Amino acid sequence: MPTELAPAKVNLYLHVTGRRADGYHLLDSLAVFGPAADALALAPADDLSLALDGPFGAALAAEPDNLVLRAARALAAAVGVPARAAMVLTKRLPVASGIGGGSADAAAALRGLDRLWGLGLGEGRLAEVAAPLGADIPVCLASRPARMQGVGEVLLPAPALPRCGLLLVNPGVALPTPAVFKARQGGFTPPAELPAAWPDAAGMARDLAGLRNDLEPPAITLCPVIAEVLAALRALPGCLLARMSGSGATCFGLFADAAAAQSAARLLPSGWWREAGGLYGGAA
Ligand SMILES: C[C@](O)(CO)[C@H](O)COP(=O)(O)OP(=O)(O)OC[C@H]1O[C@@H](n2ccc(N)nc2=O)[C@H](O)[C@@H]1O
Ligand SMILES: Nc1ncnc2c1ncn2[C@@H]1O[C@H](COP(=O)(O)OP(=O)(O)OP(=O)(O)O)[C@@H](O)[C@H]1O
Repeated sequence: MPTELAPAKVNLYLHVTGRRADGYHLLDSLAVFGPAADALALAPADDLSLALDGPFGAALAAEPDNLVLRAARALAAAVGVPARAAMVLTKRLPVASGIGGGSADAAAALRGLDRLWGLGLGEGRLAEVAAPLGADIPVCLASRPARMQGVGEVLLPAPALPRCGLLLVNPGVALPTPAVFKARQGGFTPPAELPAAWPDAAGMARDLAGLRNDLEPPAITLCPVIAEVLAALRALPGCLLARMSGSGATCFGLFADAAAAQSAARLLPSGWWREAGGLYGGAA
């Protein structure tokens, strides 16, 4: 069966730059992808169905409105075709964890159905269908490093990224995105100034250290174990930077390469979900 990968989105920094009249927040964020991914298999069928498996499949079994099905129905309605496909989602990313799992799955569904239904819409038109379904879906469509602005729908080129390693760690507590935005206090942070390229991971970490994730303080208030995860990451050999991704609770450590991230992963306390490797589509 043709399969689409749905890699985790990691926000290397996230500045909340303002707030729209409808309550949505304006962001400036650098999103990268990897090293963990869900997978969505798609086959022709007479109706629309979704089966779940993988370590976090059970966590979504009671979800009445999986984002994959919502994306499929939205695409079918937008182009006026019947929504028909048999899909199997292998859920390896923790749910409600700040690494855009649901958005990556929805994006994988849009890419896979564009192919299965022979629509040939491509990224631009798919992004229009995607935007109302979730702020993170447009960036997940390409799954390429990108600078996100607006409420997530404005995608600008990312600086050229060096070889580096990422270690993702989640303490097993689901954190709903709206609650974290609601708990945020204080004003806004201006957009970052980024270079055109980072020659190495250490230089990238130095620049990122001057930036922040504005959702980290409110997320720690709601879920204090995030502070323990960050402290554990910072204590690992070779960790160049540790920060929370998105609205949490997943945090990432930045390393010189995939091998350094993978060896450090073995030193973390057991019981926390972790995945280590290089950037999706990048050098290891
Ligand atoms: C924090 C990020 O993960 C950064 O990549 C995303 O902006 C969140 O993306 P997402 O999970 O796809 O978010 P959505 O499903 O669109 O929105 C969930 C809720 O988060 C809040 N929200 C989300 C995105 C945004 N730019 N401003 C917001 O205030 C809103 O309360 C919204 O109702
Ligand atoms: N395929 C899916 N995978 C995960 N969550 C889904 C899915 N479909 C629907 N949902 C719902 O969406 C909510 C948010 O899930 P998701 O895992 O995308 O959050 P997140 O990782 O915090 O995302 P983000 O980083 O975009 O804020 C879940 O609590 C769940 O109820």
